[in-house]
Amino acid sequence: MPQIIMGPSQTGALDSSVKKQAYAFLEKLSDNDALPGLHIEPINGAIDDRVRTGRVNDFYRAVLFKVQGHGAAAHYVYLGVLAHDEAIAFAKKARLTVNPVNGIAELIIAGEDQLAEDAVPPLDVAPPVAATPEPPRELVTPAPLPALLPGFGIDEDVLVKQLGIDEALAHAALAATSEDTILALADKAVQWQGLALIDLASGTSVDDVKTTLSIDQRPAALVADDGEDERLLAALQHPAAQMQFAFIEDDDELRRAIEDTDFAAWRVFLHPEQRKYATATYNGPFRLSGGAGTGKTVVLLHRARHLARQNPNARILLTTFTKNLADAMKADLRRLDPTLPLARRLGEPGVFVSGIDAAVSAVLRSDEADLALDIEPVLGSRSWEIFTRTPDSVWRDAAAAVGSELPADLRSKAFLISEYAMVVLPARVTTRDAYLTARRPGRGVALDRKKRLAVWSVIEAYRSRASIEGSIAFAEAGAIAATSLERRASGGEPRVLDHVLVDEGQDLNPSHWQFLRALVELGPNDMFLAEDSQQRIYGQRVVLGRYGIRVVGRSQRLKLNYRTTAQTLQYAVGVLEGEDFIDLEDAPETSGHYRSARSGPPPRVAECSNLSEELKAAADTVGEWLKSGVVPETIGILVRDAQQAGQVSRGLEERGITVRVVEQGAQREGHPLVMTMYRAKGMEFSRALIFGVNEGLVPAEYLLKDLTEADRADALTRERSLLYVAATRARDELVITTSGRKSEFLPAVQLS
Ligand SMILES: Nc1ncnc2c1ncn2[C@@H]1O[C@H](COP(=O)(O)OP(=O)(O)OP(=O)(O)O)[C@@H](O)[C@H]1O
Repeated sequence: MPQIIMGPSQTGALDSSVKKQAYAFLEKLSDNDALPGLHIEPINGAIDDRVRTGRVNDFYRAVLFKVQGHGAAAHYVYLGVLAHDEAIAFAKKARLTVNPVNGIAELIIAGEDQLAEDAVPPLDVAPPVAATPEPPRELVTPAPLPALLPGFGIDEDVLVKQLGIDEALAHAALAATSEDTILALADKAVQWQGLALIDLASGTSVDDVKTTLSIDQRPAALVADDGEDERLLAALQHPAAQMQFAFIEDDDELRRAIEDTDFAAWRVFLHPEQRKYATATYNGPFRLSGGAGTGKTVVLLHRARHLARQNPNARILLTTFTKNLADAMKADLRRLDPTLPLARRLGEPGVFVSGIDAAVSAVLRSDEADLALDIEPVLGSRSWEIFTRTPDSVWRDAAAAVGSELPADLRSKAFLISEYAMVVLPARVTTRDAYLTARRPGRGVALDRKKRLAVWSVIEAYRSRASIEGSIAFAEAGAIAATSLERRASGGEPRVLDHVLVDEGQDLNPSHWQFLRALVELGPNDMFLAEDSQQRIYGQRVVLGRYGIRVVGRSQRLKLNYRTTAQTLQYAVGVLEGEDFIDLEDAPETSGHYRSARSGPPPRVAECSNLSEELKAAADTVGEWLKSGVVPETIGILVRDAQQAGQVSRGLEERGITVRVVEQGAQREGHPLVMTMYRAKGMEFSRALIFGVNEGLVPAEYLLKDLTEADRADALTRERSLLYVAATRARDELVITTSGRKSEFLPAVQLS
């Protein structure tokens, strides 16, 4: 049966009936390409004699390449559906070739290549410097800027002979003096060539570019003299070609690719690096880091599918910190592959997708009979009946009972919660003596014996109160569940799972990690962890090695941002400037080589003098977006807290903009969405407006009171990360509004 290969789509917006017909056409084609109704025809005067068009209906034709190869069945590379005349004109100038240097398949459109005049912006020049007094105009000669790539030691030989970049493109790229020009060239280039240029322009070495794009991986068919079509088929399967060409496996996949109105490229076209991380076998825990929008979640989803397909009996957990994100991942996993078996219970075959605390609860429920056995080593002797969650406010009451023995900063809820989660629970400290000698790595504040005694009194008061109430905290639940799993494993029971996949790992606490570690046996593909230390907005910094998760030598970083434009990315990274980030392996994290291939308007900051003016600025911006046809629910208005969400929503409503405040699980259609920056984590919007980025709110002043120096520094880092998370939600455009004094976190960069 003929094989369909989805190529880079040339189709504009089609109405759903045409999409259905396109699917019907391809379905028939993949069944039998000799059917007369398909009208598969070559085109006279085409530059590539493999090109064909086929009849979708009286008005529309599909554009395809027929690649026969040695096999009985042909391959059809599908480029999309166009109106009849357009389809013929387009088909005449399309060419499918194999790059002679590296064997990657490339789609070239004659006359529309990267060097068409409108593709290249005017030569980059330094802005004229206005001297005082201004000299006559004709005397101001713009100073030429140095070319970017030669500055990194790149020349024509590297680009053309070593990498295989088109010669004319290479010349233009070598003359480019700014990243904007490189972006504009990349936009019109064959995709892998554009990405290679962007990488090089950000200082990535030639060897790294080759590895990242698998350019040194020559397809086998290139070596054997197998004929042109076989070479092309091998070239289409090159990892770099698979960013644009996907072999469709079955009719369901075909239907989704054609019919889904929100067909998302991530489901079929992976970057070679993403594909590698999704499918490789690792001999133990693997850590994937990467800035916001680099596709960490996409890799996790593909990896979950890959593992489940490899072994349909595999028991897989895909988890993350919040329930909202877990729900979103579940929905995306269904969209990726509706046939994938989702486990209904933790430990059943298939993929179980859930928030981490729900997974913990599932284990505790399965342990009910022996709960007392597992509570004791974690919390000491206490009531083992658990009815409810301990509210954080109990810390305040417990500290009050200890009185002035402790300085205010050590009595703060923030200090006590983190001391408990980072020191007491993971080390299973249940007695005063154990606490007096407990190791407290990374806690930032030293405690002498007297202070330790006082802190322990608070902890005892807290535990005693919780015991009376029959409540436990989330972090305690994680530690108890981990204890239960370890006890069962040491009693000879098999581990609950085969694979654990984690998103947003930077937000998890030590008990979570102990719990996850205890779910799977040490071994190949046991744990796959995605994280971005720059997006840690909950909890404390954790070092995995302390909790039995040894990643050593198995970590990689994704650097290409798929979501955000280069302009927004640069601005968002500016928010983090001056801050140091440490990853889960206790090593410094940098934003180096983090880049985007997309271009857009620079972010805009509207500084207003008061709230009413700011609401008007926000209403005007959102109003303009709506007027220009932006789909309402792809607009996100992000605020610092829930109270502000209500205020902004009412304020916008009064100014004629109806919005919806997002609460957990609510269906929101037809209106722009208002939500907290926390809630926006992991989400994305075509247009994002961050409201109220003011002194006192960002960072939130009330969170910084009475903290130890170390806790304050960490709280500030999290607040900065929160703004970074918010800024990186914007796909196409970012607007920030402020009133009164603007936040010190806003970078002082030139925005126009
Ligand atoms: N190979 C790809 N092709 C097309 N789009 C992609 C690809 N990989 C990722 N994307 C898109 O980029 C965006 C960001 O992806 P994803 O959410 O996986 O990134 P992330 O690293 O998890 O981001 P964050 O850390 O901000 O949550 C999504 O819209 C996703 O669909």
